[in-house]
Amino acid sequence: MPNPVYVAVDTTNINQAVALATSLKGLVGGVKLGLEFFSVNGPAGIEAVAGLGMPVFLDLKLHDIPNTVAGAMKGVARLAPRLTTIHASGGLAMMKAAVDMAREEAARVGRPATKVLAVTILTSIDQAAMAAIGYGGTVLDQVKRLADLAEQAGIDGLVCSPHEVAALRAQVRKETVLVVPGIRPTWAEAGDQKRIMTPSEARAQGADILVIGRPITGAADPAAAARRIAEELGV
Ligand SMILES: O=C(O)c1cc(=O)[nH]c(=O)n1[C@@H]1O[C@H](COP(=O)(O)O)[C@@H](O)[C@H]1O
Repeated sequence: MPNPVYVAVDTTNINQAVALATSLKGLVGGVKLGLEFFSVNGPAGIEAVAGLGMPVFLDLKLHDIPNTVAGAMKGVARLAPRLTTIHASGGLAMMKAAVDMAREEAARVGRPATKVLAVTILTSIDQAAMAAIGYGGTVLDQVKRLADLAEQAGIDGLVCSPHEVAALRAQVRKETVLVVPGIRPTWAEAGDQKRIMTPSEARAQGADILVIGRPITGAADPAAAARRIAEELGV
């Protein structure tokens, strides 16, 4: 089994990101770069990390009107990250616009098409936080509803917490990639994450990819932490 862990490198410092990714090569399956990194280092920063030869997940969680999201996705498609994200709550038309642009632009520039993932309900949101933003029902019901909409839009995968992954595995197409953050080994702190599980538990629930940040990046020895997780997963 290939290593399912993408390490979330959440920093604005490109030298730190490159050094960290280099030290984790072979110990994780890929590197996730997000808004924090992109807002400072932009496309050149993404190319620099991609140049290390590890799969890159560009997590921008796009959420705007369809035309604006399609415009942003055009730039993302040219960078050809392995995976990228949009928010499912942007709606069906927005998700369709994003997916169509990702495929069209990749074909136009002759690069591999990025897999577009729809984020359902963030792992930092619990039932009370969801009620406060005006969503009725349970987190699980809302995640399932957004997953259904995302599949109608033709997305390649979904991001959900480990607590919904088994239900989504039973609901969605078998090709749909299920990406799960909110992962905490027993020896790591939860921090701001609410809906969490250990790496092995999340895999057992049906997660294809595990996104893990601070348990690795915040460890005194990130390579040792990544190795420990790989050993726990048996990869
Ligand atoms: O799309 C994501 O990757 C994501 C979705 C979500 O619901 N929750 C979530 O934590 N993430 C990302 O996953 C990473 C988790 O990092 P840690 O909490 O440090 O393990 C961060 O980069 C988040 O931006």
